[in-house]
Amino acid sequence: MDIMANTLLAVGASPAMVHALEEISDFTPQAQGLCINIGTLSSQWISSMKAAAVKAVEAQKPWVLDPVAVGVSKFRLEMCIELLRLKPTVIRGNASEILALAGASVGPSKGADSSHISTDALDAAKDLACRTQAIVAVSGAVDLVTDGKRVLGVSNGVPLMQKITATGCAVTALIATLVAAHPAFPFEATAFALALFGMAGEIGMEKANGPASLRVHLIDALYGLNEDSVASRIRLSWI
Ligand SMILES: Nc1ncnc2c1ncn2[C@@H]1O[C@H](COP(=O)(O)OP(=O)(O)O)[C@@H](O)[C@H]1O
Ligand SMILES: Cc1ncsc1CCOP(=O)(O)O
Ligand SMILES: [Mg+2]
Repeated sequence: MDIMANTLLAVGASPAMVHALEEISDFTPQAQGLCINIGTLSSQWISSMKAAAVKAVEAQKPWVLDPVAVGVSKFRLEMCIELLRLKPTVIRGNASEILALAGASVGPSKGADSSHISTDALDAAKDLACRTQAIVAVSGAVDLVTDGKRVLGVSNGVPLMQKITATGCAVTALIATLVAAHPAFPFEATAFALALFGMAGEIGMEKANGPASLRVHLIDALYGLNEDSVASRIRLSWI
């Protein structure tokens, strides 16, 4: 939650972490966008997550799902399948998560980390996007963004980002932010969020000595991004 919230503050958004069912009906309609992250899923949060998704859809606000470690347990998988019925605008996971979610399968895995590369999950991502009508993003060395037909690759980022916990969660929250700011363009906003986070990693890496200092410098770099640095660093390609 720390790196997620600080990522959003760095780009000028205003994050709030909300879990209690009692406040969902008041709070969700006030938010411009919603991010549901099942990282530390626990049974008492399930009704809050579902209620928040329903409220967001009612209020015509975009919501983004991060299916953290969905292939690890039936509990996570069943919860995600129920959440898919509540019409997420975007789903962002690593390759192992998108493969597990698209295939509705639980099996041996590396938990929250991926044991696949993003392109392993390309067909699964397209299939999931077609079935759910959501934009699906698969993160990795090359991030993939698809609406089921088009596939955009985002090549920004550095491998050490995988060694900081919750960089995936943070980029999902950044996707929710940019989609909330540009609700008519969820595909483009998702790709741009992945590119911004990746280029912040590249700039942060210039000063970092390891994962802990990269975490700090990545957030500083995100805060310092401007039009010139974005235009010179962005690496997008159709796949
Ligand atoms: N090998 C890599 N090279 C460059 N960027 C990477 C690499 N692996 C992950 N990233 C970036 O790190 C961020 C988190 O992605 P990832 O590690 O796949 O998510 P998760 O934490 O959910 O497993 C994304 O912005 C992604 O682009
Ligand atoms: C380690 C861990 N355990 C439960 S959630 C979490 C963080 C996962 O974050 P990410 O998907 O961004 O690696
Ligand atoms: Mg993740």
